[in-house]
Amino acid sequence: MSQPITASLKALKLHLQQNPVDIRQKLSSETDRFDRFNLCLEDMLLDFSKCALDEKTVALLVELATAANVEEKREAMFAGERINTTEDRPVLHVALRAPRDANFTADARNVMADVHRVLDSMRVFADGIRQGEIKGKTGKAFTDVVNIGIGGSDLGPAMATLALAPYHDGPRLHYVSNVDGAHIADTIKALEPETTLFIIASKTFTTIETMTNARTAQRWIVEKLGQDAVRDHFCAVSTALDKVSAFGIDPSRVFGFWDWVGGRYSLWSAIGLPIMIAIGPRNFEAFLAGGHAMDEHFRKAPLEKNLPVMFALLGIWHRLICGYSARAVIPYDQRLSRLPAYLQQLDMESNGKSVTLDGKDVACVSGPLVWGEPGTNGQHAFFQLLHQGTDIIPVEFILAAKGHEPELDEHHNLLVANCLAQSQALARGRTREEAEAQLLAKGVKKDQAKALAPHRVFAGNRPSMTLLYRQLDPYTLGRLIALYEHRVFVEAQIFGINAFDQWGVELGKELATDLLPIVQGRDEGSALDTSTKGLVQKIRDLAQ
Ligand SMILES: O=P(O)(O)OC[C@H]1O[C@](O)(CO)[C@@H](O)[C@@H]1O
Repeated sequence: MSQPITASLKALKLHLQQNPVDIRQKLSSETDRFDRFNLCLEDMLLDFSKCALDEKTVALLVELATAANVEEKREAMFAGERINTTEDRPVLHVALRAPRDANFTADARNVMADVHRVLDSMRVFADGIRQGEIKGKTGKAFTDVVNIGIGGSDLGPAMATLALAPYHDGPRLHYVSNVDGAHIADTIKALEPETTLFIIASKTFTTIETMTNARTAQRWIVEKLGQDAVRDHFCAVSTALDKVSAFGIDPSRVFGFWDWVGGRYSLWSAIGLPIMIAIGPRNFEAFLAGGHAMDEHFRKAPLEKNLPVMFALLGIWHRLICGYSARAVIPYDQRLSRLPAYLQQLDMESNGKSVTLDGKDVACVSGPLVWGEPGTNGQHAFFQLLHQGTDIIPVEFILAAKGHEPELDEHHNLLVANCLAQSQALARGRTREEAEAQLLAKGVKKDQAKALAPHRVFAGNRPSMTLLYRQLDPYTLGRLIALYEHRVFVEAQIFGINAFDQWGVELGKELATDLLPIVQGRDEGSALDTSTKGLVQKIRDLAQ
């Protein structure tokens, strides 16, 4: 870790020690606190007034970003430098959502013509499917589209398709990812082969889950409609065009993308084809425009007014200075129910590392545990721990001011009231005196109230942020996703790690390949460790 970063972190820790902030007390004494601790971009607002910090904290955090050369690193990414050093690749997912006349270069070549050539071909294909001009082998329009992919070839499209349900006006979308046969079996059971199109989405076109599911889908179509139906009922999204061709997919139905697009950053590329089929090209373009708007803001806004930078610095404050090991993402929006899962890959596959860019052990902890579920459901599941548990877990609430069902406004009012109440309860808590007084006011006897009070105390002083916007439309979803992408990038610069490789997924894959013949009974596996050997034997016994 560089000396400036070390010094900056030290100053932040000292500031925390010397100036501990009591959120509860600040919220009641500082009536202008909301105005002082929020950031806006258009209708999007990040309220961080319920975090335990003051203006000096913010100033020191901005100094940390400067010490970490965040602006220079950001420019290197946008300039197409090979910042993914272990794979020797540029990182240019920002180009995927840029306008046709933009200039992003990879290997000294402007990539925008390629990007928009693919986008144009996606648009023609999606319109053909949506308007019933592109049909199945028996001449029927497609009513169902099944995306087969995993990780970044699934989580992003699946999350965005659900998030933008109010904008669906095309075929029904289904997502199959797990190699567990249940996933594809339960999906195709409800479908008609004649009206089903499969998208095989895989950057590498080698991922065992995706290829296994793809072959099963292919068998299903061939059995029902004949070998020559594959051409009509399959298309592919990949960078590995040779492997796609070997699988038997017609080249005219292959949508490519490039090595400078990381899997978990790829939903803006042809990996987003299922989203475009579901919501139409115009809405998909609005989604891209939202991402681009956030890119422009990230690129131009001064650090202290920069939403992704400040969002990252607050994450660093909680992770490196306050010492919180996890963060909870709680969208108060049922249609964002897959957002936490998507962010788990985006954040934890990017920053879950312990080696720095120059190959040394990290000098600090790195990416936090990211988890979450939508509110209000979380309140009936794990909020107990958030309020009264022994661990403090910063919460990121995500909330739209407007829902999509005006006739159900009362529902939305309840959603909003609960979201605000939870962040208020986390901050304010309830003292023992308040707990006892409340019990007495309910007629509980004094000695019983004294005995019960400790159980009803809320420590409070638990930090949360609230990300607010007008309504979850394609443009806003684009801004939201790009905001989180850039937040991960900025945190990585401070951790000093490469956010864009994922070597940690390799060992499990290698061991699974070695174990497969043993599980299949083709190899005794004499060299297995005692645990795996015992489990393999028990599985054989139970499966008899
Ligand atoms: O799109 P592919 O190449 O099938 O990879 C799927 C996923 O597997 C990983 O390589 C490892 O989880 C992810 O980074 C990627 O999104």
